[in-house]
Amino acid sequence: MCASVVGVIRVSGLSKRYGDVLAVHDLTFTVPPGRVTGFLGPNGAGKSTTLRMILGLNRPSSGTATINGRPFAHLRAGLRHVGALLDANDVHGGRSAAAHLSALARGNGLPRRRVHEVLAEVRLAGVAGRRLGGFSLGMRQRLGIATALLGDPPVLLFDEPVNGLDPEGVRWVRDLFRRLAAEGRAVLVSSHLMSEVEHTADRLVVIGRGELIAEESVAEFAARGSRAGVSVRTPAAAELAALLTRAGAAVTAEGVDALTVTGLSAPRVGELAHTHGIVLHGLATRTASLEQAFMELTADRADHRAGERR
Ligand SMILES: Nc1ncnc2c1ncn2[C@@H]1O[C@H](COP(=O)(O)OP(=O)(O)OP(=O)(O)O)[C@@H](O)[C@H]1O
Repeated sequence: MCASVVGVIRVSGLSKRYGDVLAVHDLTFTVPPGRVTGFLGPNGAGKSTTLRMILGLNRPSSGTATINGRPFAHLRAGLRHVGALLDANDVHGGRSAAAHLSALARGNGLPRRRVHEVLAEVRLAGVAGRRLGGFSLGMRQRLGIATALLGDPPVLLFDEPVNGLDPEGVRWVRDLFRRLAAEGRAVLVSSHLMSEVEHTADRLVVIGRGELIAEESVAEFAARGSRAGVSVRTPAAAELAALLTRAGAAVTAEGVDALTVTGLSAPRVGELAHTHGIVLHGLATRTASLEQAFMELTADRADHRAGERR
């Protein structure tokens, strides 16, 4: 694989309407080179529709999506410019893995050696001659990733790539995405689960009901959660709660001997307790989990009735 490649995706004012359903609404974001960008949203948020528009498979109702400055339709030998895993099951079951990749390599003017290279990369070299009909979902995901890598492209899109992978496979795919980004590629990984991208992504694009909710670093996103604060454990919980409230903090009792405090730092809580002779059994800064922040921000935009009118 080439050592340094630079890719970028720009989505600008992108919208898609299916009859009465506004699947994607005025979406603008960038997928920069050298980073793994997590593309998150609840089911039905519009992630797949957006990816399909970036790849020229769906025509936008308005707005644009470009890959290194050009719409997908203007790129020749597409696999050299962008690689994508959309639906791992979208393969001909009667073909072998090698035959499937060879046909794509021929169609895109790619050297045949790439077939062997990508099969080795995704650890499917040992089953290259086996029919895809007998592949597990995890093996199909690996093949889909091999397909995306075939043209050694600077831009990569993966839709729910960890589906069907075992824990070792999940670790492998995370390392792979990081390496691909470190080579300068723009890597976009979509999921409806924060846990699937939080260990891989450097930055997040979060959508709900087709609209942008956030585009920022993982750390910035985590800071939005309301559960950030200080956890304190003490046998004098009521006394400390009154003291901290007087000092301007918001305090919530968590059982008989624990409090959650916002508005004061952990060192300040410790100092105040010490000054007033209150014994502490525990004191810790708590950051909001990414999952928590994600749930809070998308709660009112989750579409549990996919396909309903908006
Ligand atoms: N071809 C289509 N015709 C009509 N409505 C569609 C079509 N494709 C998608 N939609 C609707 O557009 C909305 C967004 O769907 P999309 O599949 O892009 O969401 P998603 O975020 O990828 O969801 P999931 O995580 O469930 O795959 C949904 O309400 C869906 O029902």
